[in-house]
Amino acid sequence: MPLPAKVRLVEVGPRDGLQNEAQPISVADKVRLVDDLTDAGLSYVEVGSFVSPKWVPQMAGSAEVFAGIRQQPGVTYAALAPNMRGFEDALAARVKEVAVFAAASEAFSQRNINCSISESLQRFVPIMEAARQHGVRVRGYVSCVLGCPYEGEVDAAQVAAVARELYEMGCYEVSLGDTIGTGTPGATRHLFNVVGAQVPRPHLAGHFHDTYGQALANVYASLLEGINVFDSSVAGLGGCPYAKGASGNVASEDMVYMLQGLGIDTGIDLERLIAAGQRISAVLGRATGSRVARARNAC
Ligand SMILES: CC(C)(COP(=O)([O-])OP(=O)([O-])OC[C@H]1O[C@@H](n2cnc3c(N)ncnc32)[C@H](O)[C@@H]1OP(=O)([O-])[O-])[C@@H](O)C(=O)NCCC(=O)NCCSC(=O)C[C@@](C)(O)CC(=O)[O-]
Repeated sequence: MPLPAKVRLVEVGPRDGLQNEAQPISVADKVRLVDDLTDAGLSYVEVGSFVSPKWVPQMAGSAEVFAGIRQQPGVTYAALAPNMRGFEDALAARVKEVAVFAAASEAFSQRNINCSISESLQRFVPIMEAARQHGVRVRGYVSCVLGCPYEGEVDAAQVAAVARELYEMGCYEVSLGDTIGTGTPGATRHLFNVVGAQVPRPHLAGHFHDTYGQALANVYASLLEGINVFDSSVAGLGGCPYAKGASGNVASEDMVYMLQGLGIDTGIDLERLIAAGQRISAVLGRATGSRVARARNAC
């Protein structure tokens, strides 16, 4: 397939990136990060999660973060909601878009949200119904699409079945998560071929972690399969609390650099994005995970 002229980036740094941090990060620092990202031109930012603070303590202040950000027109500010309690909390925080998250592996589903895949899908049904009533858009995630930390290999047909259920229940887009970053470009192409037969490709997105250094290659493989929405994380922040050893998402800066090199428009100002990544890396007290930012800083 020819490369797309445009790609939409879903910035997941403030949520997927920060959820794994053990050190406290203030609401002010989170707000500043979200505002920096939208100032850099990101049109979609996942701001936080309405999940149990016992399970993911770092996301406890998500309502305050939503209250503090400078919401810009044309930008989507989203949050994760695993159940009706999370959806209602999101609604109270005036969130206009939520994401529900399922997994392609039973063991990961149990560890992440304490229920089976089928129970999780049933939990999402009332969320979809309430979301329709309140005009809230719902995005879906499937985790462990190219490998599971507990079960190993995951069948693409199983990913397709879960993705299809999410799509059919009303998720306008389903993001396929390579949670532990074990996927390679051939496996990624195979995955999108199998899932693309069940869910139209314009409704699929790629979510690649860089644990094995394959993320950008997997993005490129996905582009060749007609996928043009990708999740990424500024400064390569992150990991998953329920996938030990998983490193961050592909860095947003590296994505933008590669896409610009391919002549693909993202609408993002790379220099401002690098500055946003530098600021949050300083807050966290460590070097950025973006190779592009590191190279630019060395110049
Ligand atoms: C789903 C639950 C809540 C089930 O957790 P549970 O313990 O089975 O829930 P429960 O219904 O039995 O309730 C237990 C307690 O939690 C409370 N509770 C119940 N729901 C909520 C809520 N929404 N917000 C706040 N509190 C909540 C509830 O009120 C109760 O409080 P208590 O009576 O004990 O004081 C829990 O497992 C959970 O929060 N899991 C979240 C895990 C998570 O956030 N993981 C990271 C995101 S997924 C990810 O990163 C992957 C992704 C998307 O990026 C893609 C990829 O890379 O793969």
